Amino acid sequence: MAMTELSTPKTTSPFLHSSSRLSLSSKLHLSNQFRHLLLPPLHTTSNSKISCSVSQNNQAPVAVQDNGSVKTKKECYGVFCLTYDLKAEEETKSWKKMINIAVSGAAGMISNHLLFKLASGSVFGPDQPIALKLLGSERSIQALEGVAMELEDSLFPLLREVDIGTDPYEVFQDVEWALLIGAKPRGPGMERAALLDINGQIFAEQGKALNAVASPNVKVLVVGNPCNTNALICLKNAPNIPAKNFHALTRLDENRAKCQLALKAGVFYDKVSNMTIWGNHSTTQRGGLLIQKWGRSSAASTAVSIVDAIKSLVTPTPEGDWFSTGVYTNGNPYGIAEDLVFSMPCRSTGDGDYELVKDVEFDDYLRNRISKSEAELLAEKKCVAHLTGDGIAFCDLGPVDTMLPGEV
Ligand SMILES: NC(=O)c1ccc[n+]([C@@H]2O[C@H](COP(=O)([O-])OP(=O)(O)OC[C@H]3O[C@@H](n4cnc5c(N)ncnc54)[C@H](O)[C@@H]3O)[C@@H](O)[C@H]2O)c1
Ligand SMILES: O=C(O)C[C@H](O)C(=O)O
Repeated sequence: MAMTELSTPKTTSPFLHSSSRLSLSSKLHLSNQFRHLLLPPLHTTSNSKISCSVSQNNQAPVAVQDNGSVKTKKECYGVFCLTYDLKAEEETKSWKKMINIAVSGAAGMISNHLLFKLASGSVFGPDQPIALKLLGSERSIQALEGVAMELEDSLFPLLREVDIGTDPYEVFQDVEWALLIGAKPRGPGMERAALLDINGQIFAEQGKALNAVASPNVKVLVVGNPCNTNALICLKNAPNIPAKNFHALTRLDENRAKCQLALKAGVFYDKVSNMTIWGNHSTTQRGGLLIQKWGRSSAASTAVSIVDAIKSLVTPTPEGDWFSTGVYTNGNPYGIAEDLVFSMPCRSTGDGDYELVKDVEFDDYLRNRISKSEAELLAEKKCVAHLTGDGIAFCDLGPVDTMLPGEV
C-alpha cells in the first residue's frame, strides 16, 4: 500500500458565526492507487503525523459556495470545508435526494446518542443522505463544535452537511424534520410540569421559527419536557404548518410499557404488540426512578425511542399492529378533548404521515385513566395560555400524586 506522511497544521476554532455551514462532502477513499491529496485542516496537535494515501477519483475538491461567495476556511471545519463533485461516484447514483434534519439541544445528553444514529443511516435508511442542522443554546456553542468534530471523525458517508448555530431562524431553514430536544430536564424529586414555565418559551420561539423558515410540510417531534404541552405550544405558534405534523414523544413510554408487560407475562419483549400510550408522556412510568438512580434523566433509551418514533413514520406499520405518538386531537373518535396533544394509537404507510387507529375499545378502568391524563393536559394548557394565543394564563396544576415508590 502506498503510504505518505503528512504533517497536519494546528487550526484555531473555525466556528466564528452564529450559524456556520459545514459542508461535508463525498468520501475520501483510503486506497493505494491514487495520488495524494493535501487534506483539509485537522483538529490535531501541531506535531501529529498521519500515514495514508487518498484516492481522488475524478472529484475535484472546491470551496463551499454560499450565496455566490466563496467561503473562507475559518467558517467551516476540516473535511466539511470542501465539497466534491459527486457525479463521478457510482454509489451515490442510487441515493435519494438529501433531506435536512434539525436537532435542537444538539450538545445535550440525548443528542449525543441520537446524532450518530441519524448519521449512520440506521434511521432514514442506507440510501438516504442527510444534512444535520444543529441548534444549541449560547452556552453550549463550544460543546456543539465538539459534537461537529466527533461527527467529522466518524466518517459517515451519508452525512453530507453539518450546520451549527444558536438562531432557530437560521438553523431551521428548509428543514424537513425538526427533532426538538433542547430544553431543561428535571432533576430528582421534580415533576415534569415544573418545567412548563422554563421550557414553554423555547417552544413558542421555535414554533415561530419553523413557521417562518422550515419546509411547509416539516415533521416536528417534540422531546423536551413536558413534551405534550410543549408540542401544543409549538404548533400553535406555527399556523402555516399542518397541526397533524407535530408529535410529542411518547415512544419511550411505549417501549417501557412493552418491557414491563413482557416481564409480567414471562415472554421476550418482541412478543408484545398493539401497545397504546394514551395521553401524556407519563409521569406514572419509570422516568423519576431512573433520575434517582442515574442522577440525570434518561438519554440513551430516549434516543432509541426517538429513532423508533421516526422509523414508525417512515416505514409501513406491520399488519395488525400500531404505535403510539402524541398527536393533535382534532376530530378524534375517542371523545378526548379537542385542541390537545394526546398520545393515541396510530398507523403509517411509511410516507412520514399517519392515521389514527379508530376502533380500540375502552373498559371503565382505562376510561378513568385516560380522563386523568386528559385533565392533566387541560390544566397544563391553561398554564401556558399566554404562549398558545389563548389569553391570560391561569395555573393550577393541583396536587401531584404520581411519584413512584422510592422517589423523593
Ligand atoms: N419525551 C421523552 O420521552 C423524554 C425523555 C427524556 C428526556 N426528555 C426531555 O428532553 C430534554 C433534553 O434532555 P437532555 O437529557 O438531552 O438534556 P441536556 O441538559 O443534556 O441537554 C439539553 C441541551 O439543550 C440545550 N438547550 C437549552 N435551551 C435551548 C434552546 N433554547 N435551544 C437549543 N438548545 C437549548 C442545552 O444547552 C443543552 O445542551 C429535557 O427536557 C428532558 O426532560 C424527554
Ligand atoms: O422523567 C423525566 O423527566 C425524563 C424523561 O421524560 C423520562 O421519562 O425518562
